Amino acid sequence: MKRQDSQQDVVIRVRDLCNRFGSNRVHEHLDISLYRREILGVVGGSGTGKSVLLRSIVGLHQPDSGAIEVFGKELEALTQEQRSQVERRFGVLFQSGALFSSLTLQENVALPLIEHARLSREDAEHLARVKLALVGLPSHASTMVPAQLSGGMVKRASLARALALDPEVLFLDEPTAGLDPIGAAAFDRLIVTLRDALGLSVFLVTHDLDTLYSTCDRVAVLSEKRVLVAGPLEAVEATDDPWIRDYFHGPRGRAVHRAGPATDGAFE
Ligand SMILES: Nc1ncnc2c1ncn2[C@@H]1O[C@H](COP(=O)(O)OP(=O)(O)OP(=O)(O)O)[C@@H](O)[C@H]1O
Repeated sequence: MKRQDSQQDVVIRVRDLCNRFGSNRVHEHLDISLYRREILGVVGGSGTGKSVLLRSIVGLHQPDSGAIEVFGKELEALTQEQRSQVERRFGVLFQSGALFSSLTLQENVALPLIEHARLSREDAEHLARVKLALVGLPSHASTMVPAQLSGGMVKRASLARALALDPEVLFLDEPTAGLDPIGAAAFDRLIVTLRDALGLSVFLVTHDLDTLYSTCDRVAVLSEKRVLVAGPLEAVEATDDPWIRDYFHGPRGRAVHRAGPATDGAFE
């Protein structure tokens, strides 16, 4: 994807972020930016603080220090009401999916619409069915509860809920974890399609090399408590660092290279 690194194109700018839990220093002087309409893959070894970074940006974790600028506004300078307005422009898909197990898919997706957009239940559920179709779920799934569905369908439903309020930025925490390779490839394609169709900017935390190669415009590698390198995949792959070498050029990395780009396949 072609883009200019101008101030205007930056939707999220994190500067000098520090996070620690007791003596565990997770981030020290971490910098990262997300550009408009890009899919940014955030990778790093287990415990390098990918989820804490995501949670810091979406307002679920209060950083120890540093600046987080969203849509040109410094979060710390905003009132609670202004912050809520900014957060309404985010959609978040957590690893667990976090759907209510006793509610149908359309009731799950309708919840944020009733709560935040103040729609009637009937209108909210109608719009929820549109969102469920948008993520590729068949219409009969709308009235099912999560336990009646496959893992891939539950992921899609969780994505529909993240998209309920028409966000501009989508945060995905390991979206393909637990999916079989065909389901994961289909989900990867869905993310790219939605970015293209809805003009989303996507912050994608993943361990999945296939996802990186098939979806991401840029990749940021977290290591040594900061972003070690961020850029197009070819530039990141070529970085001289032991973790990057093992990750991109180890057996799994080589397998992805051999396989080439993901091909089409039915989901689930
Ligand atoms: N609420 C918390 N209290 C104490 N420590 C925490 C808390 N949340 C995260 N941590 C610690 O912060 C570090 C980073 O955690 P985080 O979940 O962000 O890592 P991660 O890179 O997402 O890991 P993984 O790839 O395994 O999901 C870990 O050492 C973790 O134990």
